Amino acid sequence: MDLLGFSLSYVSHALRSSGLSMAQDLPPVDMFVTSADPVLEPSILTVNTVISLLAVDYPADKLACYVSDDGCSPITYYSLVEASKFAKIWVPFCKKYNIQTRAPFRYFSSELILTGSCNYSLEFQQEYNKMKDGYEELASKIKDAVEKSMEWDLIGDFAIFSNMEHKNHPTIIKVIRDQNEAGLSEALPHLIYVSREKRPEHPHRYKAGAMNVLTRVSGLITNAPFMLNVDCDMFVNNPQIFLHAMCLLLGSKNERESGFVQCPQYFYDGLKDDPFGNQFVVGNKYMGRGVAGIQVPFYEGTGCFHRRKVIYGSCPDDIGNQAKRLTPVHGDLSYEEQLRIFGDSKEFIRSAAYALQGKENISPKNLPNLVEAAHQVAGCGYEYVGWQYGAATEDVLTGLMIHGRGWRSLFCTPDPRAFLGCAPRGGPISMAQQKRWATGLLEILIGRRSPIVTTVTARLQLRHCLAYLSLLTWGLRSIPELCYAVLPAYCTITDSSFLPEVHEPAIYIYMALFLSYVIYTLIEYHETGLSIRAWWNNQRMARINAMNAWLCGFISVILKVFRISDTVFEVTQKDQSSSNDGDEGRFTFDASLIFVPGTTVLLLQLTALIMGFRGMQLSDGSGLGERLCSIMVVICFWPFLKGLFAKGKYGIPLSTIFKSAFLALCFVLLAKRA
Ligand SMILES: O=c1ccn([C@@H]2O[C@H](COP(=O)(O)OP(=O)(O)O[C@H]3O[C@H](CO)[C@@H](O)[C@H](O)[C@H]3O)[C@@H](O)[C@H]2O)c(=O)[nH]1
Ligand SMILES: [Mn+2]
Repeated sequence: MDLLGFSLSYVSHALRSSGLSMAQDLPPVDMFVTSADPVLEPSILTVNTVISLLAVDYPADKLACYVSDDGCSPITYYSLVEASKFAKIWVPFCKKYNIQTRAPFRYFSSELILTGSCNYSLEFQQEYNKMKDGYEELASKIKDAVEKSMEWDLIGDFAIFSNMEHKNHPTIIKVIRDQNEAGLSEALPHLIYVSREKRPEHPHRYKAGAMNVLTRVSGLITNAPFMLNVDCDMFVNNPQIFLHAMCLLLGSKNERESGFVQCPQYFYDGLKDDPFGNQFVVGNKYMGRGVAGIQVPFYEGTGCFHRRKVIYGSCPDDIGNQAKRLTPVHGDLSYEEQLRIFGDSKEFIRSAAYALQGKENISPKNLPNLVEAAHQVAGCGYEYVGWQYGAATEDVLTGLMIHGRGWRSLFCTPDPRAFLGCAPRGGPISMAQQKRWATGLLEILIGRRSPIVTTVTARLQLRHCLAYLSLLTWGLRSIPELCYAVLPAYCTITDSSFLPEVHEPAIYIYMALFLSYVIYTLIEYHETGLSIRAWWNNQRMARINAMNAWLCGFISVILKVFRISDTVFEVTQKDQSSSNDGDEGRFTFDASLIFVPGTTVLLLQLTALIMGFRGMQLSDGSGLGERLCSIMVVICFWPFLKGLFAKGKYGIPLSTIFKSAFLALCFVLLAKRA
């Protein structure tokens, strides 16, 4: 079936039911892309994401794309300028031939194109070649820019970047493409580059800070009633996604049902059988849809369409007087209240008033003038409404606050998948990401905005609270996991036991529990079409993540509670996944403390196993269960076992091994004394 036709007819139905008459009445959408570091996040990826956004199937005059650059890098700006030139030929090409993959690097890397080329017209082939050359030129320009970054001549348009320290600089806003200036023939959205002000004395609040600046800046410039946000690596994989999202946003009977629409996070070029356990295919299918079933899919930080007024803190219209208790943002605000809530930019207050009514600004727009005013609201002192601070997972916290005000959300899972991004590869990157999540989720759990508090004081329902708790308690699992992993070793070392003996009937209870868990999870993988290997890798990584990354996250939250150190947002490295050294899925290590707990647990099991089999208390079968458990732990930590003997990035550094050996020794001595 023609998907576009289908979506459009569906949309027009949805539109009609919400009082609009034609597809031309589709509401404007502001699109936000955050980037932070041109090294960890190669500009070519950001550029592809931006191009794919500019090329979506949606009226271009309704779209504006804002790119935040926390790296304040002339390379990012330059790449975007070049990308917008390429987009001028790329976007019409995609629309003319209804190309499905609109991120050029994906389109040109797919093997399918132009094989069996007899099906394609000569005209297409010529244009295809032109696009391919155009993209190759763009890619090589960006590559050159990255390579010569040391010797940039920052003149002309780039002069503003000279002498900029990336943690101490004024705001830079640059309109790369202004729709009003270009002729009507060029149907391309606005493209605006924003590098917000940063000062050492002001906390910059990482991604949440960047999102808030984009929200305010776009509020002044385009003020679209809907906003989409994506991470810089998350390109549009389904060009009709905006239409799908609008069906949900405009088509629900009660606006309250669709405070935001979340598309699940999926990744491209995932490694075979998910060796790092971070592709979340099964999680999205079961947990994701389960939570969607109770109307509160979590906000995942990327691939999400928000109503602007929801982000500004408003409540659903139909909750009347209760709204005043839940949020300062309600219908009849006095001027003083407006100043307090939205800051002292008159333009911003005016635009916020429109946004709260769900409208766009109707006054004619003169971008250059607005950009002047936008500098004020991009300043680091201008902090009002928006994404929530105080947790490394600003996304979940922001979503929770929205649900707490009575909004519900929707899950959007079109085929093909809406957005695709990079899943981390390699031990250290993957662990750092997991640690940040565990940290952020625990910060929310113990904070004053925890779901329990929100349920008691606001409009979160008990079942929503439980859904949030199941996510937020991730990091806490590290403690029981660690205890259970150490227990069999402890028992062997001290010649005690925690399991019944093999001939006691009670052992069947344990076996039944274990087997039913294994069978149940296996069925989940089977039904999702994944292999047993993928199942095993995820099981194994769940143990490794819990005992290393989540434990470190737990500890960093404790340190925060005692004000010893604050938590930070470490940017995840994104790579283009073309490094084919044949060992792609192999676990890698670095000297980070994050690997110490796992190595210690492994050394303990090995010690226990050696002691156990030497002592041979096995004669009557006692201690068999414990020893099997130890072996299980060793198998889960197989990548670590290999790491003990491997060299380079595949080996556990000696310093880590020494630290772990010391800890393991202490444990053995203490256990023996007890
Ligand atoms: O100071 C910062 C730090 C990060 N980012 C951006 O935030 C996004 C997410 O960062 P990333 O390092 O890719 O984190 P991930 O672990 O991949 O992200 C997941 O988890 C985050 C919360 O921990 C969410 O914000 C993300 O949307 C979600 O994809 C990226 O676009 C970054 O450029 C900034 O703009 N400023
Ligand atoms: Mn990411």
